[in-house]
Amino acid sequence: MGMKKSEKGSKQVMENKKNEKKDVGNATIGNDGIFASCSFSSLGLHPSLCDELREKLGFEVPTLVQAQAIPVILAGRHALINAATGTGKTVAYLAPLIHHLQNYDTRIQRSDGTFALVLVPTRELCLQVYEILQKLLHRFHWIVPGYVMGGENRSKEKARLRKGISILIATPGRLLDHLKNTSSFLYTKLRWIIFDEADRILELGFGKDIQEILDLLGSTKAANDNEENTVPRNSKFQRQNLLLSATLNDKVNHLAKISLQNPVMIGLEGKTREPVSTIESVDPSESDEDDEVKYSSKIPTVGDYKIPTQLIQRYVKVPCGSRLAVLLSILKHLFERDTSQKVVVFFSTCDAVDFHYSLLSEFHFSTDAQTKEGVRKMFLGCRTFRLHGNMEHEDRRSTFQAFKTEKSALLLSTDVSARGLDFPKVRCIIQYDSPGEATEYVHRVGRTARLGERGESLLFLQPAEIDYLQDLEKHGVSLTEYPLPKVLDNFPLYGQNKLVKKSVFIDLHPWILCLQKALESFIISKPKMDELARKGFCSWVRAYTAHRGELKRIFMIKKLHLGHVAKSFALKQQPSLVGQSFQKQNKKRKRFEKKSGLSKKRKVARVKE
Ligand SMILES: Nc1ncnc2c1ncn2[C@@H]1O[C@H](COP(=O)(O)OP(=O)(O)OP(=O)(O)O)[C@@H](O)[C@H]1O
Repeated sequence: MGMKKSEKGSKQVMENKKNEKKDVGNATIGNDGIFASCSFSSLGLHPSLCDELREKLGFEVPTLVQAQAIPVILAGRHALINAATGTGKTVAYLAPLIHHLQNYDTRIQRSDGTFALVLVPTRELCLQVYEILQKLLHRFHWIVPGYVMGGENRSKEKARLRKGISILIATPGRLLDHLKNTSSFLYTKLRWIIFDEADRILELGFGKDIQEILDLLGSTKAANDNEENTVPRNSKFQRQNLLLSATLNDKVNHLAKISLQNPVMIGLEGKTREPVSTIESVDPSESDEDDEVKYSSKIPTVGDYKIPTQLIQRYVKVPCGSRLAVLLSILKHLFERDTSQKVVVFFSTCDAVDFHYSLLSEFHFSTDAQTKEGVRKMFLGCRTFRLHGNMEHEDRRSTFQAFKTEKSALLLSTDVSARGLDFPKVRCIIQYDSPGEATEYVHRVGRTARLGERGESLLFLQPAEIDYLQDLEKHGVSLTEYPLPKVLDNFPLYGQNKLVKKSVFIDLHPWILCLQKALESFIISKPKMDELARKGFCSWVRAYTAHRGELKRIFMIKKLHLGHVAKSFALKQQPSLVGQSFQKQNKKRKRFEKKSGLSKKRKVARVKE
């Protein structure tokens, strides 16, 4: 069967890895620790499924996390799986489910209802998992994949659930909705519940929903102990729950405690502390000696994060007022250096994404002073996309698909793209607005350097925020400085050339001064852009005040010069109206939160799901 280009690509990466191997314990792994030396069939997977993995996805051998997780899941154990971004966690849980479902003595039917539930934090991840599942089920047409998620038509979803979906991918809010309101949704034979990006689901404020979902499904430890459990259970449909993420936190520990029984921990070597009573130790009689060495059943502590070793991580220190000009300069440099590449830039708010998207789609500029307006070139020549939670559902969907297939493009996004999304060939991640929690940093940079490919990341920090680097260091993440002056010096200087003395201050660099002036004139000349800039400014400041705990000490609103923030939206001045509306909105938000008992995070989550 013919193989798609991307599949050939992944085959190539795999070939490269296979050539550099070393022995670790009883497993042989590549130097980068990504691929295992065994085959999929040696892990116990059905030969047809192994063929499907090879033919439909181009996977010849398992990754290390797949080699560790698949036998454990096949054996029916609950598991908590922690592995770096882009190491193949999705197939690690999908393959064993399919293996079991196709192996039942009597073929499963649609009328049996749902056997497996995969919970994911965002719509895009929902679609991505569904697409992989569809490919893997090509030969097993009697196993029906499906999804339910925020933004989709409820009645159509109800109809699909009525017909029967064997493996269902869902975002938590919509799933809960169907559990409560779709009487034809049959889940009496439910056997697996999988939380992909478990920590994110909880961080987004879905903790209560998850608790309710587990209660309704009768899948908490308490429910299991309860004889009057409403969900029929028998040995054939024994529950098996799985939690997966590249980063773990205390909330995941709590979820693990309430939902996992006697779990196997994968990828948590050296990250454990003493077990608490609610998580049982692995029963030595059930696991062989090697298992006990490889896996631990103790609760993980939040330690060093796993970052792809080949990822080049840098930071750039930029004064607030020059941020925009520096961002544009770096993007120009990246796309001129390599015309065929993909870059993702992360922003803190939807309004900031909209402003920068419109700006980059329309801004023309020339370094030649003589050039007439009419012949000025687009500042950036690449295709630009945007993705955030306030976009129309269909736009979100088409952007996600389009950016996946583009060879050279720029994506401007909020954290809605930070988790789990697998955009092929992304070479660079720019965190223009700080990620806040270190976990978010890890997931954002994880959109590049996937599965051993090369990648670089760049974190923007203002001089007053530089302590954030220490925060990252605490988690074993260290960054080097980006050579910004060198990059800026390479731009031609607006008709002044070598006569201009180079400045040591970024904000006084002639290229930056010239670009900033052009940006400000552009915004002033376009009322629509001016409005977007004001909105962007306002919500950016609001987001800056939302940093919590320790981070409040680093990202201090009091240290911000709002006039400089306005400059970073190419506004010449901070209009007084902006300040007033900001305060009004802030008060309104606080009143609303107090009344409804909602946290900021939960509100954001509702938009993002
Ligand atoms: N065995 C394999 N051989 C070749 N490619 C693979 C294999 N397993 C996974 N991949 C590819 O690796 C990439 C990353 O996989 P996946 O998205 O499952 O990673 P992940 O660990 O879930 O990442 P994240 O933590 O960001 O969600 C995908 O492009 C996938 O197609």
